[in-house]
Amino acid sequence: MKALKHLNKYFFKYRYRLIIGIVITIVAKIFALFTPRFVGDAINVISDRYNGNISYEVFKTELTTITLYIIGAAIIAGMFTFLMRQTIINVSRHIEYDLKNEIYQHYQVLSLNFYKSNRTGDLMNRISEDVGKVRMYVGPAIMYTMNTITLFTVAIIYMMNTAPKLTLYTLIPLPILSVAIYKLSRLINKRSTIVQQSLSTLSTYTQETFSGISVIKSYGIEPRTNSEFDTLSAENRQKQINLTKVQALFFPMMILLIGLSNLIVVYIGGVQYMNGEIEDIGTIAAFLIYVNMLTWPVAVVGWVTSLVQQAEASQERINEFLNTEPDIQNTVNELTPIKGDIEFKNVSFVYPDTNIEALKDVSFKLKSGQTLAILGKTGSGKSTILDLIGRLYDVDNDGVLVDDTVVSKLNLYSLRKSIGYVPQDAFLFSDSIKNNIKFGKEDATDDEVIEAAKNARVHKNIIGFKRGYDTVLGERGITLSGGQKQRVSIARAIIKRPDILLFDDCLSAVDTDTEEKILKNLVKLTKDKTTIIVSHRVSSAKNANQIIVLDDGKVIQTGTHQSLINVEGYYKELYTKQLSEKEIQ
Ligand SMILES: Nc1ncnc2c1ncn2[C@@H]1O[C@H](COP(=O)(O)OP(=O)(O)OP(=O)(O)O)[C@@H](O)[C@H]1O
Repeated sequence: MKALKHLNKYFFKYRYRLIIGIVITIVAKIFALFTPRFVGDAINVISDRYNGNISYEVFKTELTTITLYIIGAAIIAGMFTFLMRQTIINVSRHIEYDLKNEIYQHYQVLSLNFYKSNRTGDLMNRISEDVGKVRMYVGPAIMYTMNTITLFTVAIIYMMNTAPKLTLYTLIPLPILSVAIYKLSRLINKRSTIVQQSLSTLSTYTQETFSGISVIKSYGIEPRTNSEFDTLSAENRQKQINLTKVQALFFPMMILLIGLSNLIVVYIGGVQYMNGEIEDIGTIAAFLIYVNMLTWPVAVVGWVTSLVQQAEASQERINEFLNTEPDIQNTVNELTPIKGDIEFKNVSFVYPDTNIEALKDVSFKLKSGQTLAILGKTGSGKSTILDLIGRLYDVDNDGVLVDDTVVSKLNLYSLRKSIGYVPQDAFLFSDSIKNNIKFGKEDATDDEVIEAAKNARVHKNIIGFKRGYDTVLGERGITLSGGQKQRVSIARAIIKRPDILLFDDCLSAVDTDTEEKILKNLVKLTKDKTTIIVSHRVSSAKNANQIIVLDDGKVIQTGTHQSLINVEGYYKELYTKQLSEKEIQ
Protein backbone atom coordinates (compact mmCIF):
# COMPACT_ATOMS: atom_id res chain seq x y z
CA MET A 1 0.00 0.00 0.00
CA LYS A 2 3.08 2.23 0.11
CA ALA A 3 2.86 3.35 -3.50
CA LEU A 4 -0.83 4.21 -3.16
CA LYS A 5 0.03 6.78 -0.49
CA HIS A 6 0.71 9.10 -3.39
CA LEU A 7 -3.06 9.35 -3.83
CA ASN A 8 -3.69 10.62 -0.29
CA LYS A 9 -3.31 14.22 -1.42
CA TYR A 10 -6.16 13.65 -3.85
CA PHE A 11 -8.32 11.97 -1.22
CA PHE A 12 -7.72 15.04 0.91
CA LYS A 13 -8.60 17.35 -1.97
CA TYR A 14 -11.94 15.60 -2.51
CA ARG A 15 -12.51 14.72 1.17
CA TYR A 16 -15.95 16.33 1.46
CA ARG A 17 -17.34 14.62 -1.60
CA LEU A 18 -15.86 11.31 -0.43
CA ILE A 19 -17.37 11.63 3.04
CA ILE A 20 -20.75 12.49 1.54
CA GLY A 21 -20.35 9.53 -0.83
CA ILE A 22 -19.59 7.17 2.03
CA VAL A 23 -22.57 8.40 4.07
CA ILE A 24 -24.81 7.99 1.04
CA THR A 25 -23.50 4.45 0.49
CA ILE A 26 -24.32 3.54 4.08
CA VAL A 27 -27.83 5.00 3.84
CA ALA A 28 -28.46 3.26 0.50
CA LYS A 29 -27.48 -0.11 1.89
CA ILE A 30 -29.44 0.31 5.13
CA PHE A 31 -32.60 0.98 3.14
CA ALA A 32 -31.87 -1.92 0.82
CA LEU A 33 -31.59 -4.14 3.88
CA PHE A 34 -35.09 -3.27 5.04
CA THR A 35 -36.60 -5.32 2.22
CA PRO A 36 -35.77 -8.83 3.49
CA ARG A 37 -37.21 -7.96 6.92
CA PHE A 38 -40.41 -6.68 5.33
CA VAL A 39 -40.66 -9.76 3.12
CA GLY A 40 -40.22 -11.91 6.22
CA ASP A 41 -42.95 -9.90 7.97
CA ALA A 42 -45.25 -10.31 4.96
CA ILE A 43 -44.81 -14.10 5.02
CA ASN A 44 -45.52 -14.13 8.74
CA VAL A 45 -48.74 -12.19 8.14
CA ILE A 46 -49.76 -14.70 5.46
CA SER A 47 -48.92 -17.58 7.79
CA ASP A 48 -50.90 -15.98 10.64
CA ARG A 49 -53.94 -15.58 8.41
CA TYR A 50 -53.51 -19.14 7.10
CA ASN A 51 -53.52 -20.44 10.64
CA GLY A 52 -56.52 -18.27 11.43
CA ASN A 53 -54.64 -16.16 14.00
CA ILE A 54 -55.71 -12.83 12.45
CA SER A 55 -58.84 -11.56 10.74
CA TYR A 56 -59.02 -10.95 7.03
CA GLU A 57 -59.27 -7.20 7.61
CA VAL A 58 -56.10 -7.12 9.75
CA PHE A 59 -54.35 -9.37 7.21
CA LYS A 60 -55.29 -7.04 4.34
CA THR A 61 -54.24 -3.85 6.15
CA GLU A 62 -50.92 -5.32 7.34
CA LEU A 63 -50.03 -6.79 3.98
CA THR A 64 -50.81 -3.49 2.22
CA THR A 65 -48.75 -1.55 4.76
CA ILE A 66 -45.80 -3.92 4.38
CA THR A 67 -46.02 -3.73 0.59
CA LEU A 68 -45.94 0.06 0.78
CA TYR A 69 -42.92 -0.14 3.11
CA ILE A 70 -41.13 -2.41 0.63
CA ILE A 71 -41.86 -0.01 -2.22
CA GLY A 72 -40.76 2.99 -0.13
CA ALA A 73 -37.51 1.32 1.00
CA ALA A 74 -36.76 0.23 -2.58
CA ILE A 75 -37.32 3.75 -3.93
CA ILE A 76 -35.13 5.35 -1.24
CA ALA A 77 -32.43 2.68 -1.63
CA GLY A 78 -32.55 3.16 -5.42
CA MET A 79 -32.21 6.91 -5.15
CA PHE A 80 -29.30 6.68 -2.74
CA THR A 81 -27.60 4.01 -4.87
CA PHE A 82 -27.81 6.43 -7.80
CA LEU A 83 -26.29 9.21 -5.66
CA MET A 84 -23.64 6.81 -4.37
CA ARG A 85 -22.33 6.26 -7.91
CA GLN A 86 -22.68 9.95 -8.68
CA THR A 87 -20.42 10.87 -5.80
CA ILE A 88 -17.81 8.15 -5.34
CA ILE A 89 -17.39 7.23 -9.00
CA ASN A 90 -17.30 10.92 -9.93
CA VAL A 91 -14.55 11.49 -7.37
CA SER A 92 -12.60 8.64 -8.98
CA ARG A 93 -12.99 10.35 -12.37
CA HIS A 94 -11.74 13.64 -10.90
CA ILE A 95 -8.72 11.91 -9.36
CA GLU A 96 -8.06 10.09 -12.63
CA TYR A 97 -8.08 13.46 -14.42
CA ASP A 98 -5.77 15.06 -11.85
CA LEU A 99 -3.36 12.15 -11.92
CA LYS A 100 -3.22 12.13 -15.72
CA ASN A 101 -2.46 15.85 -15.73
CA GLU A 102 0.19 15.42 -13.05
CA ILE A 103 1.91 12.69 -15.07
CA TYR A 104 1.65 14.59 -18.36
CA GLN A 105 3.02 17.78 -16.83
CA HIS A 106 5.86 15.84 -15.31
CA TYR A 107 6.61 14.16 -18.66
CA GLN A 108 6.88 17.64 -20.16
CA VAL A 109 9.64 18.75 -17.80
CA LEU A 110 11.65 15.56 -18.19
CA SER A 111 14.73 15.78 -20.35
CA LEU A 112 15.24 14.43 -23.81
CA ASN A 113 17.37 11.68 -22.38
CA PHE A 114 14.37 10.32 -20.48
CA TYR A 115 12.50 9.96 -23.76
CA LYS A 116 15.50 8.24 -25.33
CA SER A 117 15.70 5.67 -22.57
CA ASN A 118 11.98 4.88 -22.31
CA ARG A 119 9.73 3.59 -25.05
CA THR A 120 6.81 5.77 -26.13
CA GLY A 121 4.43 2.84 -25.62
CA ASP A 122 5.55 2.61 -22.01
CA LEU A 123 4.97 6.34 -21.43
CA MET A 124 1.50 6.03 -22.97
CA ASN A 125 0.63 2.95 -20.93
CA ARG A 126 1.45 4.60 -17.64
CA ILE A 127 -0.71 7.59 -18.39
CA SER A 128 -3.66 5.57 -19.68
CA GLU A 129 -3.82 1.96 -18.52
CA ASP A 130 -2.01 2.32 -15.23
CA VAL A 131 -4.05 5.40 -14.32
CA GLY A 132 -7.18 3.41 -15.24
CA LYS A 133 -6.19 0.65 -12.81
CA VAL A 134 -5.50 3.16 -10.07
CA ARG A 135 -8.94 4.64 -10.67
CA MET A 136 -10.50 1.26 -9.97
CA TYR A 137 -8.95 1.48 -6.51
CA VAL A 138 -10.03 5.07 -5.96
CA GLY A 139 -13.63 4.52 -7.10
CA PRO A 140 -15.11 1.04 -7.30
CA ALA A 141 -12.81 -0.50 -4.67
CA ILE A 142 -13.74 2.10 -2.05
CA MET A 143 -17.41 2.02 -3.00
CA TYR A 144 -17.71 -1.76 -2.86
CA THR A 145 -15.73 -1.96 0.38
CA MET A 146 -18.13 0.49 2.05
CA ASN A 147 -20.99 -1.47 0.56
CA THR A 148 -19.74 -4.73 1.96
CA ILE A 149 -18.97 -3.36 5.40
CA THR A 150 -22.41 -1.77 5.74
CA LEU A 151 -24.29 -4.77 4.37
CA PHE A 152 -22.42 -7.14 6.61
CA THR A 153 -22.73 -5.12 9.75
CA VAL A 154 -26.46 -4.45 9.39
CA ALA A 155 -27.44 -7.84 7.99
CA ILE A 156 -25.41 -9.88 10.43
CA ILE A 157 -26.64 -7.92 13.46
CA TYR A 158 -30.23 -8.56 12.39
CA MET A 159 -29.58 -12.19 11.47
CA MET A 160 -27.75 -12.97 14.73
CA ASN A 161 -30.55 -11.37 16.71
CA THR A 162 -33.19 -13.39 14.91
CA ALA A 163 -31.57 -16.82 14.56
CA PRO A 164 -27.90 -17.04 15.65
CA LYS A 165 -27.34 -20.73 14.86
CA LEU A 166 -28.89 -20.46 11.42
CA THR A 167 -26.76 -17.36 10.75
CA LEU A 168 -23.53 -19.25 11.44
CA TYR A 169 -24.52 -22.14 9.14
CA THR A 170 -25.57 -19.73 6.42
CA LEU A 171 -22.30 -17.85 6.48
CA ILE A 172 -20.08 -20.95 6.17
CA PRO A 173 -19.80 -20.96 2.33
CA LEU A 174 -19.15 -17.20 2.13
CA PRO A 175 -15.43 -17.10 3.09
CA ILE A 176 -14.87 -19.99 0.68
CA LEU A 177 -16.52 -17.88 -2.03
CA SER A 178 -14.38 -14.89 -1.17
CA VAL A 179 -11.10 -16.82 -1.34
CA ALA A 180 -12.15 -18.57 -4.54
CA ILE A 181 -13.05 -15.25 -6.20
CA TYR A 182 -9.77 -13.74 -5.07
CA LYS A 183 -7.80 -16.58 -6.63
CA LEU A 184 -9.87 -16.44 -9.79
CA SER A 185 -9.52 -12.65 -10.05
CA ARG A 186 -5.75 -12.94 -9.81
CA LEU A 187 -5.75 -15.53 -12.57
CA ILE A 188 -8.03 -13.34 -14.68
CA ASN A 189 -5.75 -10.34 -14.14
CA LYS A 190 -2.66 -12.32 -15.03
CA ARG A 191 -4.25 -13.47 -18.25
CA SER A 192 -5.65 -10.01 -19.07
CA THR A 193 -2.14 -8.56 -18.72
CA ILE A 194 -0.92 -11.16 -21.21
CA VAL A 195 -3.80 -10.23 -23.54
CA GLN A 196 -2.98 -6.52 -23.13
CA GLN A 197 0.66 -7.11 -23.99
CA SER A 198 -0.25 -9.09 -27.06
CA LEU A 199 -2.77 -6.42 -28.12
CA SER A 200 -0.13 -3.74 -27.75
CA THR A 201 2.34 -5.79 -29.87
CA LEU A 202 -0.37 -6.21 -32.47
CA SER A 203 -1.26 -2.52 -32.55
CA THR A 204 2.40 -1.41 -32.63
CA TYR A 205 2.94 -3.73 -35.60
CA THR A 206 -0.18 -2.48 -37.37
CA GLN A 207 0.70 1.16 -36.74
CA GLU A 208 4.21 0.68 -38.04
CA THR A 209 3.03 -1.04 -41.21
CA PHE A 210 0.55 1.79 -41.85
CA SER A 211 3.25 4.43 -41.33
CA GLY A 212 5.63 2.56 -43.60
CA ILE A 213 2.98 1.56 -46.14
CA SER A 214 4.84 3.23 -49.03
CA VAL A 215 7.97 1.16 -48.30
CA ILE A 216 5.88 -2.01 -48.02
CA LYS A 217 4.13 -1.35 -51.32
CA SER A 218 7.22 -0.34 -53.23
CA TYR A 219 9.04 -3.48 -52.08
CA GLY A 220 5.93 -5.59 -52.74
CA ILE A 221 6.09 -7.28 -49.35
CA GLU A 222 2.36 -7.21 -48.60
CA PRO A 223 2.15 -11.06 -48.43
CA ARG A 224 4.92 -11.08 -45.83
CA THR A 225 3.28 -8.39 -43.69
CA ASN A 226 -0.08 -10.18 -44.08
CA SER A 227 1.35 -13.40 -42.78
CA GLU A 228 3.19 -11.69 -39.93
CA PHE A 229 -0.05 -9.96 -38.95
CA ASP A 230 -1.84 -13.29 -39.15
CA THR A 231 0.68 -14.91 -36.78
CA LEU A 232 0.42 -12.08 -34.25
CA SER A 233 -3.34 -12.08 -34.53
CA ALA A 234 -3.53 -15.85 -34.00
CA GLU A 235 -1.39 -15.53 -30.87
CA ASN A 236 -3.74 -12.86 -29.62
CA ARG A 237 -6.77 -15.04 -30.33
CA GLN A 238 -5.30 -17.91 -28.27
CA LYS A 239 -4.56 -15.58 -25.38
CA GLN A 240 -8.09 -14.17 -25.50
CA ILE A 241 -9.50 -17.72 -25.46
CA ASN A 242 -7.34 -18.59 -22.44
CA LEU A 243 -8.72 -15.53 -20.69
CA THR A 244 -12.32 -16.33 -21.56
CA LYS A 245 -11.87 -19.82 -20.06
CA VAL A 246 -11.14 -18.46 -16.59
CA GLN A 247 -13.62 -15.60 -16.92
CA ALA A 248 -16.33 -18.13 -17.70
CA LEU A 249 -15.72 -19.75 -14.30
CA PHE A 250 -16.62 -16.59 -12.39
CA PHE A 251 -20.40 -16.72 -12.50
CA PRO A 252 -20.85 -20.51 -12.27
CA MET A 253 -18.72 -20.44 -9.13
CA MET A 254 -20.86 -17.69 -7.65
CA ILE A 255 -24.08 -19.46 -8.58
CA LEU A 256 -22.77 -22.69 -7.04
CA LEU A 257 -21.91 -21.07 -3.74
CA ILE A 258 -25.11 -19.02 -3.60
CA GLY A 259 -27.00 -22.24 -4.27
CA LEU A 260 -25.15 -23.91 -1.41
CA SER A 261 -26.02 -21.09 0.98
CA ASN A 262 -29.68 -21.18 -0.12
CA LEU A 263 -29.78 -24.90 0.45
CA ILE A 264 -28.38 -24.53 3.95
CA VAL A 265 -30.95 -21.83 4.80
CA VAL A 266 -33.85 -23.88 3.48
CA TYR A 267 -32.73 -27.17 5.03
CA ILE A 268 -31.37 -26.04 8.40
CA GLY A 269 -33.95 -23.27 8.66
CA GLY A 270 -36.74 -25.77 7.86
CA VAL A 271 -35.52 -28.25 10.47
CA GLN A 272 -35.15 -25.49 13.08
CA TYR A 273 -38.64 -24.16 12.36
CA MET A 274 -40.10 -27.61 12.81
CA ASN A 275 -38.13 -27.99 16.09
CA GLY A 276 -39.43 -24.66 17.24
CA GLU A 277 -35.93 -23.14 17.32
CA ILE A 278 -37.15 -20.47 14.92
CA GLU A 279 -40.38 -18.78 15.75
CA ASP A 280 -41.52 -17.47 12.37
CA ILE A 281 -41.48 -19.03 8.94
CA GLY A 282 -40.82 -15.50 7.59
CA THR A 283 -37.27 -15.72 9.02
CA ILE A 284 -36.40 -18.33 6.40
CA ALA A 285 -37.59 -16.03 3.61
CA ALA A 286 -35.71 -13.06 5.07
CA PHE A 287 -32.55 -15.18 5.44
CA LEU A 288 -32.80 -16.37 1.86
CA ILE A 289 -32.85 -12.78 0.63
CA TYR A 290 -30.03 -11.76 2.97
CA VAL A 291 -27.83 -14.60 1.76
CA ASN A 292 -28.39 -13.55 -1.83
CA MET A 293 -27.71 -9.94 -0.95
CA LEU A 294 -24.51 -10.84 0.88
CA THR A 295 -23.08 -13.09 -1.79
CA TRP A 296 -22.07 -10.31 -4.18
CA PRO A 297 -20.31 -8.22 -1.51
CA VAL A 298 -18.49 -11.32 -0.31
CA ALA A 299 -17.36 -12.05 -3.85
CA VAL A 300 -16.37 -8.41 -4.07
CA VAL A 301 -13.94 -8.80 -1.15
CA GLY A 302 -11.85 -11.13 -3.31
CA TRP A 303 -12.25 -8.95 -6.37
CA VAL A 304 -11.42 -5.74 -4.52
CA THR A 305 -8.30 -7.30 -3.00
CA SER A 306 -6.99 -8.06 -6.46
CA LEU A 307 -8.04 -4.57 -7.67
CA VAL A 308 -6.01 -2.99 -4.89
CA GLN A 309 -3.02 -5.19 -5.70
CA GLN A 310 -3.19 -4.18 -9.34
CA ALA A 311 -3.59 -0.50 -8.46
CA GLU A 312 -0.56 -0.79 -6.18
CA ALA A 313 1.56 -2.24 -8.99
CA SER A 314 0.33 0.44 -11.41
CA GLN A 315 0.90 3.29 -8.97
CA GLU A 316 4.41 1.96 -8.35
CA ARG A 317 5.08 2.19 -12.09
CA ILE A 318 3.60 5.72 -12.19
CA ASN A 319 5.66 6.81 -9.15
CA GLU A 320 8.81 5.53 -10.80
CA PHE A 321 8.35 8.17 -13.53
CA LEU A 322 6.99 10.85 -11.20
CA ASN A 323 10.06 10.47 -9.02
CA THR A 324 12.40 10.82 -11.99
CA GLU A 325 14.11 14.18 -11.75
CA PRO A 326 14.75 15.99 -15.03
CA ASP A 327 18.46 15.91 -15.94
CA ILE A 328 18.15 19.51 -17.03
CA GLN A 329 17.01 21.74 -14.20
CA ASN A 330 16.25 25.43 -14.12
CA THR A 331 18.49 26.89 -11.44
CA VAL A 332 17.59 30.56 -11.86
CA ASN A 333 14.13 31.75 -10.92
CA GLU A 334 14.16 35.30 -12.24
CA LEU A 335 14.01 35.74 -16.01
CA THR A 336 17.33 36.48 -17.70
CA PRO A 337 17.10 38.58 -20.87
CA ILE A 338 19.25 37.15 -23.65
CA LYS A 339 21.36 39.19 -26.05
CA GLY A 340 22.76 36.35 -28.11
CA ASP A 341 26.55 36.06 -27.70
CA ILE A 342 27.50 32.40 -27.91
CA GLU A 343 30.75 30.81 -26.89
CA PHE A 344 32.02 27.22 -26.69
CA LYS A 345 35.12 26.80 -24.51
CA ASN A 346 36.86 23.45 -25.00
CA VAL A 347 33.56 21.58 -25.05
CA SER A 348 33.64 17.80 -25.11
CA PHE A 349 30.43 15.81 -24.96
CA VAL A 350 29.58 12.15 -24.61
CA TYR A 351 25.96 11.01 -25.12
CA PRO A 352 25.09 9.31 -21.85
CA ASP A 353 22.96 6.55 -23.40
CA THR A 354 25.31 5.46 -26.19
CA ASN A 355 28.66 6.61 -24.83
CA ILE A 356 29.40 8.12 -28.23
CA GLU A 357 31.87 10.99 -27.95
CA ALA A 358 30.11 13.47 -30.21
CA LEU A 359 32.24 16.55 -29.51
CA LYS A 360 35.95 16.77 -28.69
CA ASP A 361 37.41 20.00 -27.38
CA VAL A 362 35.26 22.31 -29.51
CA SER A 363 35.82 26.06 -29.14
CA PHE A 364 34.36 29.04 -30.99
CA LYS A 365 33.02 32.48 -30.19
CA LEU A 366 30.13 34.25 -31.84
CA LYS A 367 29.07 37.82 -31.12
CA SER A 368 25.40 38.74 -30.96
CA GLY A 369 24.10 39.40 -34.46
CA GLN A 370 26.77 37.32 -36.19
CA THR A 371 26.29 34.20 -38.28
CA LEU A 372 28.19 30.95 -37.84
CA ALA A 373 28.06 28.12 -40.35
CA ILE A 374 28.96 24.60 -39.28
CA LEU A 375 29.93 22.08 -41.93
CA GLY A 376 31.22 18.56 -41.70
CA LYS A 377 30.58 14.98 -42.64
CA THR A 378 27.51 13.20 -41.38
CA GLY A 379 27.79 12.21 -37.72
CA SER A 380 30.55 14.73 -37.07
CA GLY A 381 28.66 16.44 -34.21
CA LYS A 382 26.99 19.44 -35.88
CA SER A 383 23.49 18.91 -34.46
CA THR A 384 24.99 18.18 -31.05
CA ILE A 385 26.37 21.75 -30.92
CA LEU A 386 22.84 23.12 -31.44
CA ASP A 387 21.39 20.80 -28.80
CA LEU A 388 23.93 22.03 -26.25
CA ILE A 389 23.06 25.70 -26.85
CA GLY A 390 19.39 25.07 -26.04
CA ARG A 391 20.41 22.90 -23.05
CA LEU A 392 18.80 19.75 -24.35
CA TYR A 393 21.88 18.20 -22.76
CA ASP A 394 24.35 19.66 -20.25
CA VAL A 395 28.13 19.43 -20.54
CA ASP A 396 30.42 18.70 -17.61
CA ASN A 397 32.91 21.56 -17.88
CA ASP A 398 30.58 24.58 -17.99
CA GLY A 399 32.02 25.29 -21.43
CA VAL A 400 28.81 26.45 -23.16
CA LEU A 401 28.23 30.16 -22.61
CA VAL A 402 25.51 32.51 -23.77
CA ASP A 403 26.06 36.20 -23.07
CA ASP A 404 29.26 35.24 -21.23
CA THR A 405 27.24 33.20 -18.72
CA VAL A 406 27.33 29.41 -18.43
CA VAL A 407 24.01 28.26 -19.90
CA SER A 408 23.07 26.36 -16.74
CA LYS A 409 23.21 29.69 -14.84
CA LEU A 410 20.60 31.27 -17.10
CA ASN A 411 16.87 30.97 -16.64
CA LEU A 412 16.04 27.90 -18.73
CA TYR A 413 12.74 29.36 -19.89
CA SER A 414 14.37 32.66 -21.02
CA LEU A 415 17.09 30.77 -22.81
CA ARG A 416 14.75 28.49 -24.74
CA LYS A 417 12.33 31.32 -25.46
CA SER A 418 15.15 33.29 -27.06
CA ILE A 419 15.95 30.45 -29.46
CA GLY A 420 14.25 29.73 -32.79
CA TYR A 421 15.17 26.20 -33.75
CA VAL A 422 14.56 24.51 -37.06
CA PRO A 423 15.31 20.81 -36.65
CA GLN A 424 16.77 18.48 -39.24
CA ASP A 425 13.55 16.47 -39.53
CA ALA A 426 10.87 19.10 -39.81
CA PHE A 427 8.08 18.00 -37.49
CA LEU A 428 4.63 19.37 -38.19
CA PHE A 429 1.55 18.70 -36.09
CA SER A 430 -1.73 17.31 -37.48
CA ASP A 431 -3.21 20.79 -37.58
CA SER A 432 -3.67 23.58 -40.12
CA ILE A 433 -0.63 25.13 -41.79
CA LYS A 434 -1.51 28.43 -40.12
CA ASN A 435 -1.49 26.90 -36.64
CA ASN A 436 1.72 25.08 -37.38
CA ILE A 437 3.40 28.39 -38.19
CA LYS A 438 1.72 30.16 -35.25
CA PHE A 439 3.17 27.50 -32.98
CA GLY A 440 6.24 29.78 -32.90
CA LYS A 441 4.16 32.78 -31.80
CA GLU A 442 0.71 32.03 -30.46
CA ASP A 443 -0.68 35.55 -30.82
CA ALA A 444 0.63 36.12 -34.35
CA THR A 445 -1.75 37.88 -36.75
CA ASP A 446 -2.63 36.43 -40.15
CA ASP A 447 -0.40 39.05 -41.77
CA GLU A 448 2.55 37.96 -39.66
CA VAL A 449 1.92 34.33 -40.63
CA ILE A 450 1.85 35.28 -44.32
CA GLU A 451 4.99 37.37 -44.00
CA ALA A 452 6.86 34.54 -42.31
CA ALA A 453 5.69 32.12 -45.00
CA LYS A 454 6.78 34.55 -47.69
CA ASN A 455 10.23 34.88 -46.14
CA ALA A 456 10.50 31.11 -45.99
CA ARG A 457 9.35 31.06 -49.64
CA VAL A 458 6.47 28.69 -48.99
CA HIS A 459 3.61 31.21 -49.32
CA LYS A 460 3.01 30.43 -53.01
CA ASN A 461 2.79 26.69 -52.30
CA ILE A 462 0.33 27.30 -49.47
CA ILE A 463 -2.06 29.50 -51.43
CA GLY A 464 -1.95 26.85 -54.17
CA PHE A 465 -3.80 24.46 -51.83
CA LYS A 466 -7.59 24.59 -51.96
CA ARG A 467 -7.91 25.64 -48.33
CA GLY A 468 -4.77 27.79 -48.26
CA TYR A 469 -3.45 28.46 -44.78
CA ASP A 470 -6.31 26.42 -43.30
CA THR A 471 -5.11 23.28 -45.07
CA VAL A 472 -4.84 20.51 -42.48
CA LEU A 473 -1.62 18.50 -42.41
CA GLY A 474 -0.78 15.00 -41.30
CA GLU A 475 -3.00 11.99 -40.90
CA ARG A 476 -6.23 13.87 -41.35
CA GLY A 477 -4.97 16.07 -44.13
CA ILE A 478 -2.50 16.44 -46.93
CA THR A 479 1.14 15.49 -46.92
CA LEU A 480 3.64 18.21 -47.72
CA SER A 481 6.77 17.49 -49.70
CA GLY A 482 10.05 17.32 -47.75
CA GLY A 483 11.08 20.79 -48.95
CA GLN A 484 7.65 22.30 -48.16
CA LYS A 485 7.80 20.86 -44.66
CA GLN A 486 11.24 22.33 -44.12
CA ARG A 487 10.07 25.75 -45.25
CA VAL A 488 6.95 25.73 -43.03
CA SER A 489 9.27 24.79 -40.21
CA ILE A 490 11.52 27.77 -41.05
CA ALA A 491 8.48 30.08 -41.11
CA ARG A 492 7.57 28.80 -37.63
CA ALA A 493 11.01 29.73 -36.31
CA ILE A 494 11.27 33.17 -37.92
CA ILE A 495 7.78 34.32 -36.91
CA LYS A 496 9.01 34.07 -33.32
CA ARG A 497 11.71 36.73 -34.05
CA PRO A 498 14.07 35.10 -31.57
CA ASP A 499 17.50 36.44 -30.60
CA ILE A 500 19.19 33.21 -31.55
CA LEU A 501 18.29 31.23 -34.68
CA LEU A 502 19.48 27.67 -35.10
CA PHE A 503 19.00 26.07 -38.52
CA ASP A 504 19.89 22.39 -38.53
CA ASP A 505 20.47 21.38 -42.14
CA CYS A 506 16.96 22.62 -42.84
CA LEU A 507 17.42 23.50 -46.50
CA SER A 508 18.67 20.07 -47.56
CA ALA A 509 15.42 19.19 -49.35
CA VAL A 510 15.17 22.56 -51.10
CA ASP A 511 16.68 23.15 -54.54
CA THR A 512 19.70 25.46 -54.68
CA ASP A 513 17.77 28.33 -56.34
CA THR A 514 15.12 28.43 -53.61
CA GLU A 515 17.85 27.97 -51.03
CA GLU A 516 19.58 31.06 -52.41
CA LYS A 517 16.36 33.09 -52.16
CA ILE A 518 15.56 31.92 -48.63
CA LEU A 519 19.10 32.69 -47.52
CA LYS A 520 18.79 36.17 -48.98
CA ASN A 521 15.61 36.73 -46.95
CA LEU A 522 17.28 35.32 -43.88
CA VAL A 523 20.18 37.76 -44.21
CA LYS A 524 17.65 40.60 -43.91
CA LEU A 525 15.72 38.97 -41.09
CA THR A 526 18.69 37.81 -39.07
CA LYS A 527 20.68 41.03 -39.37
CA ASP A 528 20.72 41.62 -35.63
CA LYS A 529 20.20 37.99 -34.58
CA THR A 530 22.80 35.42 -33.74
CA THR A 531 22.43 32.69 -36.34
CA ILE A 532 23.95 29.25 -36.62
CA ILE A 533 23.43 27.38 -39.87
CA VAL A 534 24.32 23.70 -40.02
CA SER A 535 24.67 22.52 -43.58
CA HIS A 536 26.29 20.21 -46.06
CA ARG A 537 26.35 22.93 -48.69
CA VAL A 538 28.91 25.68 -49.19
CA SER A 539 26.12 27.86 -50.61
CA SER A 540 24.49 28.02 -47.15
CA ALA A 541 27.78 28.85 -45.46
CA LYS A 542 29.49 31.31 -47.73
CA ASN A 543 27.93 34.49 -46.29
CA ALA A 544 28.54 33.57 -42.66
CA ASN A 545 30.87 35.69 -40.53
CA GLN A 546 32.54 32.54 -39.38
CA ILE A 547 32.68 28.96 -40.63
CA ILE A 548 33.82 25.91 -38.70
CA VAL A 549 34.34 22.46 -40.15
CA LEU A 550 33.89 19.45 -37.89
CA ASP A 551 35.29 15.99 -38.34
CA ASP A 552 34.56 13.22 -35.88
CA GLY A 553 33.63 15.77 -33.20
CA LYS A 554 36.77 17.92 -33.64
CA VAL A 555 37.05 21.35 -35.25
CA ILE A 556 39.40 20.83 -38.19
CA GLN A 557 38.99 24.19 -39.93
CA THR A 558 37.92 27.68 -38.88
CA GLY A 559 37.67 30.83 -40.97
CA THR A 560 35.58 32.74 -43.45
CA HIS A 561 34.54 31.63 -46.91
CA GLN A 562 37.32 33.65 -48.49
CA SER A 563 40.01 32.35 -46.16
CA LEU A 564 38.88 28.73 -46.37
CA ILE A 565 38.69 28.47 -50.15
CA ASN A 566 42.30 29.50 -50.27
CA VAL A 567 43.62 26.70 -48.09
CA GLU A 568 43.69 23.00 -48.85
CA GLY A 569 41.13 21.09 -46.83
CA TYR A 570 37.58 19.82 -46.49
CA TYR A 571 35.96 23.21 -47.20
CA LYS A 572 37.88 23.88 -50.38
CA GLU A 573 37.23 20.32 -51.64
CA LEU A 574 33.52 20.70 -50.94
CA TYR A 575 33.47 24.11 -52.61
CA THR A 576 35.22 22.84 -55.74
CA LYS A 577 32.95 19.80 -55.93
CA GLN A 578 29.72 21.77 -55.45
CA LEU A 579 30.87 24.49 -57.83
CA SER A 580 31.40 21.96 -60.60
CA GLU A 581 28.02 20.33 -59.81
CA LYS A 582 26.39 23.72 -60.26
CA GLU A 583 28.17 24.19 -63.57
CA ILE A 584 26.86 20.82 -64.73
CA GLN A 585 23.29 21.77 -63.81
N1 LIG B 1 20.45 11.53 -28.96
C1 LIG B 1 21.57 10.86 -29.17
N2 LIG B 1 21.91 9.88 -28.36
C2 LIG B 1 23.06 9.20 -28.57
N3 LIG B 1 23.93 9.43 -29.55
C3 LIG B 1 23.64 10.41 -30.41
C4 LIG B 1 22.44 11.17 -30.27
N4 LIG B 1 22.41 12.09 -31.26
C5 LIG B 1 23.52 11.90 -31.98
N5 LIG B 1 24.27 10.90 -31.48
C6 LIG B 1 25.56 10.45 -31.98
O1 LIG B 1 26.46 11.54 -31.86
C7 LIG B 1 27.25 11.67 -33.04
C8 LIG B 1 27.09 13.07 -33.62
O2 LIG B 1 25.77 13.22 -34.07
P1 LIG B 1 25.18 14.56 -34.67
O3 LIG B 1 23.73 14.35 -34.88
O4 LIG B 1 25.59 15.69 -33.83
O5 LIG B 1 25.92 14.62 -36.06
P2 LIG B 1 25.66 15.55 -37.29
O6 LIG B 1 26.99 16.10 -37.67
O7 LIG B 1 24.59 16.53 -37.01
O8 LIG B 1 25.20 14.50 -38.38
P3 LIG B 1 24.25 14.71 -39.67
O9 LIG B 1 24.95 15.61 -40.60
O10 LIG B 1 24.09 13.33 -40.20
O11 LIG B 1 22.99 15.30 -39.13
C9 LIG B 1 26.80 10.57 -33.98
O12 LIG B 1 27.75 9.53 -33.90
C10 LIG B 1 25.47 10.14 -33.46
O13 LIG B 1 25.29 8.75 -33.66
